[in-house]
Amino acid sequence: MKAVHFGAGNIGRGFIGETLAANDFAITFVDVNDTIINELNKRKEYTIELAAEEQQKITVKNVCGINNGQNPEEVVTAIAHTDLVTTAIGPKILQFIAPLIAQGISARKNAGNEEKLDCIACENMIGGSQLLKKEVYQHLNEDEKEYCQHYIGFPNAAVDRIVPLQKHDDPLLVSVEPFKEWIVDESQMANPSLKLTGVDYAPDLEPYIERKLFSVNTGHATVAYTGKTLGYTDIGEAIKDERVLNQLKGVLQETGALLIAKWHFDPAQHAQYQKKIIQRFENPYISDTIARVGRTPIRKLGYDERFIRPIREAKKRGLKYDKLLETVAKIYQFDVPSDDESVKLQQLIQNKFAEVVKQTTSLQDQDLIGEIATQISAEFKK
Ligand SMILES: NC(=O)C1=CN([C@@H]2O[C@H](COP(=O)(O)OP(=O)(O)OC[C@H]3O[C@@H](n4cnc5c(N)ncnc54)[C@H](O)[C@@H]3O)[C@@H](O)[C@H]2O)C=CC1
Ligand SMILES: O=P(O)(O)OC[C@H]1O[C@](O)(CO)[C@@H](O)[C@@H]1O
Repeated sequence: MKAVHFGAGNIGRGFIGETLAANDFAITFVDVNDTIINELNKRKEYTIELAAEEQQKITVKNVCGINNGQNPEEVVTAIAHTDLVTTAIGPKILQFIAPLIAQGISARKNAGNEEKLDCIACENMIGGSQLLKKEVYQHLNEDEKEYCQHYIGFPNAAVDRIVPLQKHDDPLLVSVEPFKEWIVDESQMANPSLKLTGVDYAPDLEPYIERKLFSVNTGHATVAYTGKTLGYTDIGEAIKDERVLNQLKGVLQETGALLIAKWHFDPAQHAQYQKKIIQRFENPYISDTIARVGRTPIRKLGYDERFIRPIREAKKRGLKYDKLLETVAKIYQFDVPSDDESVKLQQLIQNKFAEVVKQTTSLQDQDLIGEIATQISAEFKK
């Protein structure tokens, strides 16, 4: 079996690669990072290290790489003959790889390849693969779209494993937390007969992606933004501060109430799920930065993202969202010069708060915009 995976970064090598290799796939990583691609081609394998007391090592074999900036035609050929396409590249990058995936699909069609193929976007977002589909379809003609309807699937997925920035002499080595969870929406698959060990398949992904995004990602971001306003740079240090931990627990209380009301998760099981998440954030074997976890703050303020969506949904249901609001206000203070979105946000926030909130969140609800703006004022007075 063959897989083409876009994004040989932290989660790409540290989770997707591990799972595909464990299922006997030969993996072609596609990336613009020349160092990583050259090393993959030279060594044909790399090591994953578990961030835990025993530091277990896993070797991922049978891998190679293509630099899509230099050899796009090789990517097209690889897609023409692959059994699976996956991505872990960042939500905003999907639009840039879509033309290549479209050309690969076109090549499959021209070669008369009628093997069904799924393209799975493993990004931290709701509807990632369906967004990829929309982007890919913009580069297909009507015949190719028709071909896609029959043979190509874009099943949404939720991917959960904390893989921080890596600092090793070996550019391929990746240190990951032991926990991992990958769930794919089975109803959207073109080839449901291709099931991977280590991946769960759900008839409807929405409860699971919301549970993951509003717990792990909302929670982690809360630690980052709260920690940042208190002067921390490291997640592990920040979470030791009671003020950060209490803010995290408060936020998880609110998203938990929403998830239980909306999806009927068992309250006791959800409490255990949250407890485990807090322990994962506290993992002493992981060194993770606030800059990474809080990265691209404007994206994280998005309408369907980890804060605004649960706030909207909680408001609609008459549930509490005060702690979420407090954290959102802290996002507007996230000042990290190496992060372009943070720099832009710091420029924007010089304007009227309500205008900036509207622009960054795409909210139309004037009451909610007002509530966030008021909270930002309070936060800036602290
Ligand atoms: N790191 C983590 O713990 C997790 C990350 N994710 C998601 O996975 C995605 C990737 O995140 P990370 O692996 O952390 O980021 P990363 O920055 O380590 O990896 C992204 C990779 O994409 C490559 N890339 C960027 N633009 C490209 C282009 N135009 N063509 C080809 N390659 C390109 C980069 O060179 C890099 O190697 C994000 O959507 C993130 O939300 C999901 C779950 C966990
Ligand atoms: O990748 P994003 O969306 O910027 O968010 C970073 C998130 O990714 C993770 O590393 C894994 O979901 C979280 O720890 C963190 O919240």
